[in-house]
Amino acid sequence: MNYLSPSILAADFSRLGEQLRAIDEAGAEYVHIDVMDGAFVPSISFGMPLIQSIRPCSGRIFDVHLMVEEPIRYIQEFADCGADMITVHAEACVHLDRTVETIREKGIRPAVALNPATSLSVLEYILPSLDMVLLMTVNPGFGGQKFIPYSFEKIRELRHIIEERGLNTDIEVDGGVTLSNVEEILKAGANVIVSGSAVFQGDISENVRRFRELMK
Ligand SMILES: O=C(CO)[C@@H](O)[C@H](O)COP(=O)(O)O
Repeated sequence: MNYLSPSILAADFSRLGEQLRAIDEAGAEYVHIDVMDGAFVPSISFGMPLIQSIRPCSGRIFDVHLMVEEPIRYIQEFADCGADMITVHAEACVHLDRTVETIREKGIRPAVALNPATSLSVLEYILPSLDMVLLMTVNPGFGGQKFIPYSFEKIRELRHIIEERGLNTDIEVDGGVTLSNVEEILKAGANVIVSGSAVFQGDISENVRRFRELMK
């Protein structure tokens, strides 16, 4: 099953409630929420108060991506404000296993993200504990960047590892995903698609409809 997770980083924050309803009505299954701390990544985005305030605007799955150093410090707070899934970066956690277990204990689906240049080998022992792996296909920190082409090989390799080990882990791809490359990304083995600019620029409902058509 394929899922679309529009990244609200590219939304118009002055009309966030309205835009959330538009992606919801057009059928996007998830809402991708990028939390940036200005330390793990250069930029600062938003945090718990925003998530809490938009929670009543959407019944969709809140897919919270923490681009934050040592996110274990904040898992309880993100659980309290309505996250359904929490993704942490392997590169940002000293104790990755403990962080993943803490997310699971709160009844939230855990995922681990890897930056483009991080090897899949860091997943070797943690993979069976995860619901999803997020492969960054741009360097994290900003929307509107170009998809890094070597990521196709990385997606294929991860899908191969997951199948070989008899697991059922979702592969989410994040960064530079457009209507022009989404089919190739799915073909490589991804099944959760994050897209910011290509959803929120222009006609949001039409963009979601076109993504979903290509993702059937
Ligand atoms: O996490 C990030 C950026 O760090 C992404 O979620 C972007 O927000 C995706 O935006 P587009 O590349 O689709 O514009």
